[in-house]
Amino acid sequence: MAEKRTDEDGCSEEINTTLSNVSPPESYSPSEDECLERAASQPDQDLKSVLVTSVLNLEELDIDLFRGTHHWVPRSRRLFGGQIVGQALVAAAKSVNDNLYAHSLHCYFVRAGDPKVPVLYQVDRTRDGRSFTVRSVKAIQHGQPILICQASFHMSQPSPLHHQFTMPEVPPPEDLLTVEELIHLVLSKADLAEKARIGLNKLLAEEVPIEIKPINPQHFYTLVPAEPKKMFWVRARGHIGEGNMKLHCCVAAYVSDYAFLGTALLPYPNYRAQFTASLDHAMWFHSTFRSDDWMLYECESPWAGSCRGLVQGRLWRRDGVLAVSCSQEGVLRVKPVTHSSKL
Ligand SMILES: CCC(=O)SCCNC(=O)CCNC(=O)[C@H](O)C(C)(C)COP(=O)(O)OP(=O)(O)OC[C@H]1O[C@@H](n2cnc3c(N)ncnc32)[C@H](O)[C@@H]1OP(=O)(O)O
Repeated sequence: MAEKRTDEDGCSEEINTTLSNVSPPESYSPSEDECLERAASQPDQDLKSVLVTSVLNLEELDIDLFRGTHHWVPRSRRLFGGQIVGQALVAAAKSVNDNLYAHSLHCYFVRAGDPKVPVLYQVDRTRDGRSFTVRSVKAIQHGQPILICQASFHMSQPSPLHHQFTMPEVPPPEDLLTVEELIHLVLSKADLAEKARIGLNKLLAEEVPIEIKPINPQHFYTLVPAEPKKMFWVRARGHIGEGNMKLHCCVAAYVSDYAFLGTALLPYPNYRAQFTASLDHAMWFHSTFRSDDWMLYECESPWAGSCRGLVQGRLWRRDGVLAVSCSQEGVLRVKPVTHSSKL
C-alpha cells in the first residue's frame, strides 16, 4: 500500500514500514452495497481543491515577491518538497505572459523547510525571449534560501516532430482502491497489532490534498525485495477545472514529489529509512492535462548508491498521452530492520 514512510524522514514515502508484518487482506471484491457506501463516504470531488484555494494561492507582498503558507506537513516536520516546488512555479508564472506555458523546471532543495514560518518567494526575471522566457526563484526562510529553482516557459509552436513512449497497460482507477480504502481493509482485521492500528489511524488522519490508487497494493505488504518500479493513479483532491494550464502545472509539481523517492527503496525492504530527503527535482511538461483528473504515475529508480538514489517518473493522462516527465535525486540513509523495530 502507498505512500508515507512513518519514521523520521516523513517525506511522504512508503507506508510499508507500518504494514511490513501485517498480512495482506484476503483477495477482495466489494459488494454492491459496499460500493454505494464507499461512494457516499468519498469527499465531494466538486469542492474546490485546497491546493488552489490555499496552498498555491500566494500572497503578493511586492513586485516579484510572494509569501506562501502550508497545508499538509509531513511527519518529518520539514516542509514537503512538492509544496515548495509548486509554490515556486506559481511565483515564477506570475510574471510570465499568458501565451507562455511552463515547459520545464530544475530545483535544488538546499535547506529543510521550517513548517513554523511562511516561505518567501523572490523572483528574478532572468530573460524574456521571443519563444522562451526564464525565471529564477529563490524560496527563503529565516533570511536563507531553502530552494533554488529555474523555470522556463515556452510559446506553444507547431512542429512536424512528435513521438512518445506508449503508456503501460494497467487497470483503470475505477477498479482500484484508494490508499485510505486499503488502510480501512487492514484496520478491519481483528488480529491487527495495536502499534500497527495506531500508525494506520495516524496516516488516515493526515490531510494530504492528493488521492492515490496503487496499481499493485500487494507489493506494499510484503518484505520481499521488489524491482525499483511502481505505478499508481494520482490526482489532486477536489475540483480545479479546465483552462488554467499554468495552474495545472503547479499542481503537478506538488503531486510529482509525493511518494516518488520511495521507489528507490523498493529493493531493500530489510532496511528502514532513517533519513530521506529530496535533493533536487526536475520536471518537463509535454502536453495539456487536468491535475484534478486521474493520471498514471509510472516511477522507476535506475540507480542507488553512496547514500543517494535517482528516481525518474512519467505522468500519463488516462487517454495515453504523456503529460509530464520528472527526475529526482534524494539522500537515502537507512539502517537494517531488526526484529524489535518491526510492528
Ligand atoms: C518527498 C521528499 C520531500 O519532500 S523531502 C523535502 C524536501 N527536501 C529537503 O527538505 C531537503 C533539504 N536539504 C537539506 O536538508 C540539506 O541539503 C541536506 C540534504 C540535509 C544536506 O545534507 P548535509 O549537507 O549532510 O546537511 P547537514 O550537514 O546540515 O546535516 C543534516 C543532518 O544530516 C546528518 N548528516 C550529515 N552527514 C551525515 C552522514 N554522512 N552520515 C549520517 N548523518 C549525516 C547531520 O548530522 C544532520 O543531522 P541532524 O539534523 O543534526 O540530526
